[in-house]
Amino acid sequence: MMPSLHRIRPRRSVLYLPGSNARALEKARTLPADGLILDLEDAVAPEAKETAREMVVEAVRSASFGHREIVVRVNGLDTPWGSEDVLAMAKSGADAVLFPKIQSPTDVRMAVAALDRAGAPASLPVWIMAETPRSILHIDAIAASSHRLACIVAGTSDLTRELRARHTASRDSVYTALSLTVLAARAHGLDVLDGVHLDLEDEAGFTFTCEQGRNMGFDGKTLIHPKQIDIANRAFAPSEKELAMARKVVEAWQEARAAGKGICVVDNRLIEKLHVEEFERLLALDAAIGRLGTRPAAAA
Ligand SMILES: CC(C)(COP(=O)(O)OP(=O)(O)OC[C@H]1O[C@@H](n2cnc3c(N)ncnc32)[C@H](O)[C@@H]1OP(=O)(O)O)[C@@H](O)C(=O)NCCC(=O)NCCSC(=O)C[C@H](O)C(=O)O
Ligand SMILES: [Mg+2]
Repeated sequence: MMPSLHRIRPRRSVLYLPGSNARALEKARTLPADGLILDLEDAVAPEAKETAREMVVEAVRSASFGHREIVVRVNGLDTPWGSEDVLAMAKSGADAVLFPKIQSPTDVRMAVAALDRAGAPASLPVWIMAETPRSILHIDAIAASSHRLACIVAGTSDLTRELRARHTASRDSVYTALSLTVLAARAHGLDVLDGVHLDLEDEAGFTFTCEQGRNMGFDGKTLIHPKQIDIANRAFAPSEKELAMARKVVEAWQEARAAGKGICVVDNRLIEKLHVEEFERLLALDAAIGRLGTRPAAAA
């Protein structure tokens, strides 16, 4: 399913921060991330849940995060905090609400119903975490379950734990699950973000997983530290080489169509309409990144 080009929103880098961390909430306003996930779930200790909720509502209401997309991850509706979180976030002005540990289409419908009961605008997008074995086994039905769904976020930490698998450099233990998640997202016109890389000192490994995620089709990566933003911004943006080819292809295609042809050849490569559409998407993504003003130096 091809997204409409005018709807493209860069989500190369989406940074988690604990909702209870005042310094991180402040710092995030200055970082070149495309999006921020203000977390009320796993990054917040049980005794700090209420305070974190208040801090996040205040931060979101301040509307001081500029171009960054603001997503709040609430606690699960089966926890003591989930319903209050939804109530607090429904009218906060957040760009989306992220529900963790979604396991079935029913879970999605319950999340949407909770937002509706809380008086959230009908247009408020819902994001979900795919991070349990059941969520992966039901991911196609989950992705199809509500028109409010906008984005699926892979939760590779929870998934690895639940599988009793190991974190490996090649991510072979979660590769199938990640592929299924991308397939389901694309089948239903949703965006999809890759999971986090936990080793903050492993720049080479992080760069590898960004490239791997980009090659698989992810729109971007979820991050846990500001030092990961630039690498993700570069990996998930179209490269200069791709952009140069895209410009050539679009021009050659216009000439081919004017001559009544349905195919053309650019740099020894056969080009059909389907290729043109993907190159047009890359150009539109690059233009959207340009408007944000966060093009990484090497790709400028
Ligand atoms: C991992 C951290 C706890 C490290 O924090 P810290 O020790 O403060 O790091 P630094 O001293 O290196 O920080 C340098 C400056 O950057 C700011 N900072 C650090 N992290 C963030 C952040 N995430 N957002 C914004 N700003 C950040 C520090 O304040 C320093 O600023 P300055 O004062 O100017 O020097 C920390 O990085 C952290 O808490 N990370 C996020 C953890 C988190 O949210 N985890 C939950 C999400 S991951 C998950 O749950 C995945 C999923 O569900 C799954 O199952 O896979
Ligand atoms: Mg998780």
